[in-house]
Amino acid sequence: MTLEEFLKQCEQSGDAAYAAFKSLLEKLEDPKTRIEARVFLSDLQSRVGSSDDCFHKYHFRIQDIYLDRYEGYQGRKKLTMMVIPSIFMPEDWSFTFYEGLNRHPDSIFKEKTVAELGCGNGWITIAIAEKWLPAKVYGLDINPRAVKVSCINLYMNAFDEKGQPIYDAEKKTLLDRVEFHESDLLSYCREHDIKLERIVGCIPQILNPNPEAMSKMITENASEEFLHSLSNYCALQGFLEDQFGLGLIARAVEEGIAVIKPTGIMIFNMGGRPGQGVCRRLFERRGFRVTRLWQTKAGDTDISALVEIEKNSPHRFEFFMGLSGDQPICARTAWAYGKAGGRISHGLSVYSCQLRQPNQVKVIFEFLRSGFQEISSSLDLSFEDDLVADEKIPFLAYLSSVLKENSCFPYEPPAGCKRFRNLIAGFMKTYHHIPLTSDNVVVFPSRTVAIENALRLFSPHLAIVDEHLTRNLPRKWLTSLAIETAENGLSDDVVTVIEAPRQSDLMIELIKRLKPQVVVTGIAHFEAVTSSAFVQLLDATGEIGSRLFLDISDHFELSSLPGTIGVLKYLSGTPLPSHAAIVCGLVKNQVYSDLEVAFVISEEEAILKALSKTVEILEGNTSLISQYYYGCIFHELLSFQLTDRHPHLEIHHDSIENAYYPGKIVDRFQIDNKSY
Ligand SMILES: C[S@@+](CC[C@H](N)C(=O)[O-])C[C@H]1O[C@@H](n2cnc3c(N)ncnc32)[C@H](O)[C@@H]1O
Ligand code: MET
Repeated sequence: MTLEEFLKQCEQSGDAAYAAFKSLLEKLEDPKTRIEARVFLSDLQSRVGSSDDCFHKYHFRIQDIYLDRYEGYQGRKKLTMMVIPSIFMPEDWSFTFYEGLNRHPDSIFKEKTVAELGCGNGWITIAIAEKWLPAKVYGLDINPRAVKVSCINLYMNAFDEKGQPIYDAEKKTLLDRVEFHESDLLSYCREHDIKLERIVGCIPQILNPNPEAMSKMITENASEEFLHSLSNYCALQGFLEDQFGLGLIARAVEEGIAVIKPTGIMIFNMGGRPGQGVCRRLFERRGFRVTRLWQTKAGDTDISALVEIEKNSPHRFEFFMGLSGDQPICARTAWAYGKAGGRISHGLSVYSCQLRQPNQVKVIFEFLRSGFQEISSSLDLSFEDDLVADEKIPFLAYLSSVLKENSCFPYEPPAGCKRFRNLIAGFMKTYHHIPLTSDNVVVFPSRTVAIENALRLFSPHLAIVDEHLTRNLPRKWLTSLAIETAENGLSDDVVTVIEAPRQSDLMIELIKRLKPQVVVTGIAHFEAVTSSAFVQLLDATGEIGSRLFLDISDHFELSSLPGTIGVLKYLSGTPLPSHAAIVCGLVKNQVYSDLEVAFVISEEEAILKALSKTVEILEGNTSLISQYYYGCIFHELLSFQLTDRHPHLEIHHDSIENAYYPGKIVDRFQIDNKSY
């Protein structure tokens, strides 16, 4: 076909021009006809130029896009790109987006596997390949014509005007680095099991004012008008963010979470119409950290859909009068102002985001996808405090994996979840060097319940309980005056409790005088670091054949660098005598100040068995969710503990404050990760 014949066909209609270029693409794809076809394109460009006239007359335009205007420019000065009316014509949105990509502080695409969502005529995909030499860039678009035009643009830039290949610094051509595919967001990558390191996109953010339009089949034979509308409008996506027009981006982000590698980065160009906070929140509530790379203002498309949203909700969008205005006006006002000939604009920002705990967030979303989508609208993985995030996200991931595998919670023995008891034993072994197994541990809903059960188990005629621990015991145990007659034999269910101060010398004096059958006490702070108070209590109770329950809750830290507790230090070298048991209530998590679980440790099998019987008979099992919560904290602490690097885990007091909660583990994990 001659140039004139070609132009004649293009002149007929947009569809005819598309058909002409499609045949030309076939020639470009065939190495035998490629040179001739590429030269033909050059001739076409010089014959008709890039003017608006050409676009209107011949339904295409070939124009140069200058790359040397952008931050950190290197490599080719310009790319040559064609466009047809049924696809997106690069404008402010594209240029802001590309500028944003260039503003990223690192060379983020080098050797990476990248996807561009909504590649349009492909210029950004090609520019990424040209400037950063990625391993591969997939340019994806739902509009079949956009994909074909992108392919033509790929050949146009991979070969020079004479049809000769253009090699980059690594002796590769653009053909080696770029692929274009028809794809609804990331469906192509999902179907081909492609794992991405970068996902970038500038995709529509306004609901199509005509919802039926979006239910049409998307084929290359659809009307030009419909195909072009795919650049500016989207349909409802079933996400919370639909109410701001951001449903398509929300879906892109969630699809991205599934296919992105753990350290991957996503970059989106976002119209600031819903307000900065709403835009950021879309990412943050899905577990991302967000940085704004670049911001400009842009003019607008038909915003009537946003006016409709304002009608039905208290939300107000953010527009400006003119390009330089800074006083926001709502969509309704902007629409009216625009109709009356005024120019309106809105902010346009490029956001870069990265998952904070990628593997865990991926597990959470994988679970939600398996039939729990409705939960995702209330999902909030945004945390101001990193320590809270470091604790809650692993828990949600664990819960997700449990719920995904089991339709109901499993039955666990009354002594507590086996895994949880193993983790407690593991923590005691690793962090406090106390050789325990899960069989040494019985779990209770709280330390109060643990203490009450212990007292019920032994039904002592007289027990001495430290005054901090008596608060929740049955009143009648505290008010009975039966001490004198204790030896005369009272009915079995009466327990007499004497309150004692939490100070070992006073406690020991009372033990010696009153000879209780059971002693329950904590350790005063000033006595906690050494083991001498504990040893004296052991001796005093041992001598009179009394049981000792020692509560260490106030000193027990859920930390990667726990402070020294004298009792635990003692137990690392000496077995716990059979008349003694350790009680520990766990409350020091970051998130739920009232979520308690407790455990009792003993070396005596009979006591452990009897205690778990009391759970069965008296108080009921400990909620599995609470055990899972603390189980996760122990698991994290155990997973990231670096025993070989920190053989002496006992730390000096001045560092306790800085090393308090599990958040610290993550820092250490990251440091460690780098050296693997
Ligand atoms: C504003 S254009 C951006 C084009 C190009 N990146 C640029 O900046 O010039 C948005 C593109 O997203 C595409 N798009 C819309 N919905 C899509 C979807 N669900 N999946 C993939 N692409 C989509 C449109 O066809 C359009 O080409
Ligand atoms: N012009 C469209 C808008 O204002 C955007 C095109 S790029 C997604 O939403």
